[in-house]
Formats: sequence, structure tokens, C-alpha cells
Amino acid sequence: MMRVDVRGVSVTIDDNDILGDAHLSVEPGSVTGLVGPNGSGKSTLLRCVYRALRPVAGTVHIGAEDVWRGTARQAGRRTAVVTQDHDLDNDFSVLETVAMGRLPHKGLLERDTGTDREIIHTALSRVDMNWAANRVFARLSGGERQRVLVARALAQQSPVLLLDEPTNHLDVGAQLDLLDLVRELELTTIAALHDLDHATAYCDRLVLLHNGRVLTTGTPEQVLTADRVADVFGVRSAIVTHPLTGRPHFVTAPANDPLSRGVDQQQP
Ligand SMILES: Nc1ncnc2c1ncn2[C@@H]1O[C@H](COP(=O)(O)OP(=O)(O)OP(=O)(O)O)[C@@H](O)[C@H]1O
Repeated sequence: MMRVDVRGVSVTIDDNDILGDAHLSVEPGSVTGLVGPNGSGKSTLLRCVYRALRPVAGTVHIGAEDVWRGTARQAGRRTAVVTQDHDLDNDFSVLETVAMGRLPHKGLLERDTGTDREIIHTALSRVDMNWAANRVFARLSGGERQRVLVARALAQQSPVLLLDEPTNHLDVGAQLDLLDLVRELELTTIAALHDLDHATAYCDRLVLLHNGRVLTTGTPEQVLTADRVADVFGVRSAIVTHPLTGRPHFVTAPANDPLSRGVDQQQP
């Protein structure tokens, strides 16, 4: 298990300050959610961690290693990534797509071993996609592709898992299955999430980004206070106890709700 430390990371593209002085520490084996409105810098911060974007200032450490001092291949052994950019301009099979997760562990042109094949099939089973092993990846549905990319990340067997909107395209059952799986893996995980209820229910800690800045970091209850959510997202919200599980959940309320029982107006 490895910790992730982002210290003072800034990103500037074409003279625009997209991310400013971001700090983030993720304890080994814990799940941190990046939340914030569209364009607040969640994907940009993740890209700095998975070495797709070089910050103009600051450092990213995975374990003791500075990711920008090592090679991309070394970074690939430490971090597995699931992003939204599905490369559909090829006819790789699902099996071949997941096999790419093994590449950071292998030499050039080294063939898959029996162990590799076992890891690949186990990864596909964990997302219920073994049935599609010989299908063409680009012709699957959006949700099926998303699950295959999670399998590819699992096959990589990296201690750190980075997820950019992992539940996008998934139906409600598949969303919860995926988030349950992420918790079960006990990897050091950073996930950009739009769904603030998922963020509340599944993350140990949240990082709230706004206009390229880390506004606050803490437990979901500490970060998603009703006032802060109103300021940043412009919506009314509350964290409530789920009647079935007793666990905290995030709910929104319409600004003008004709059916409202007016409970909130009675509160001081
Ligand atoms: N290559 C780029 N060139 C110019 N601007 C960029 C580039 N990449 C990102 N940006 C800008 O940086 C800002 C942050 O983008 P980013 O994708 O990190 O936001 P996000 O929080 O992930 O948004 P979303 O919730 O919409 O996915 C946005 O205003 C975006 O337009």
C-alpha cells in the first residue's frame, strides 16, 4: 500500500491558471473523492497524479517516489487509471484491452504468461465482463466499456487507483457495484466524482475544488456543509441518515419546492 502526496501543484495552460497550489494527501488504502463544479480542476489534478500533465510548480509523490523523476513505465507500475477518454479508433478485443494492463510489468514483446491470463480473466470476472472477452471493445456499450477499463486497471495490480468519473454511463446497479468493488480493493484511491451522494457514501475524505483551487479537505460531513454546497454549487442540500443503513447520505432539494413541508423554514 502506498500513500499519495500532492504538494503545491499548479498548472498553467496558455497563460490560464487552471490549478493553483493544490495540496492533497491520501493515506494508504483509503478512498479520496475529488468534488467540485464543472471546470473546477478535478481532471487536471488527477492528470498530474497519473503523469499525463506536468505541473508548472509543486511535486507529486507516490510512496517515496516523485512521479516526475521516474519513467512513465515506473509510474504505470504504481498507478492504474480509468478515464473518460475511450480510444475507439481500433478493433482491439476486450481481452487485448485488459491485457494492456499487464504491459508495465513486462519486457518489450514479452508474451502473456499463464499467470497474466489468469489475472486478466479474474479482473474481467470482477466486473462481470468475462462473457465479452472476445468482443471488440469499441463496439460495446458505454457502460460495458467503462467496466472493461476498470478490469484493465485491476489487471495492472498497482497500489494506487485513479478514477475520473468512474460511474459515468453505468446504470444505477452497476454504479453501486463498481463503488463497492473500489472499496473492497483497499487500494489507495482518488476518484473524481460528480455524484455528491456517492462521494459521501463511499469516500473516507473529500477534496472540494472550486475555480482551480482546493477550497477544503476533510470527511464528507466536514466538506459538504449546506452553506458550502450552496456557495459552490448553488443548490440546497443536507446530509441525512439513510433509513435502511443508518449511514450518511447527501440529498439536494429544489430551490422552490411547492410540495415542501416547510421543515427547513422552521429551523433557526
Ligand atoms: N488543455 C487545456 N487547454 C486549455 N484549458 C484547459 C485544458 N485542460 C483543461 N482546461 C481548462 O481547465 C479547467 C479545469 O478543467 P478540468 O477538466 O480539470 O475540470 P473538471 O473539474 O474535471 O471539470 P468537469 O467536471 O467538467 O469534468 C477548465 O476550465 C478547462 O476548460
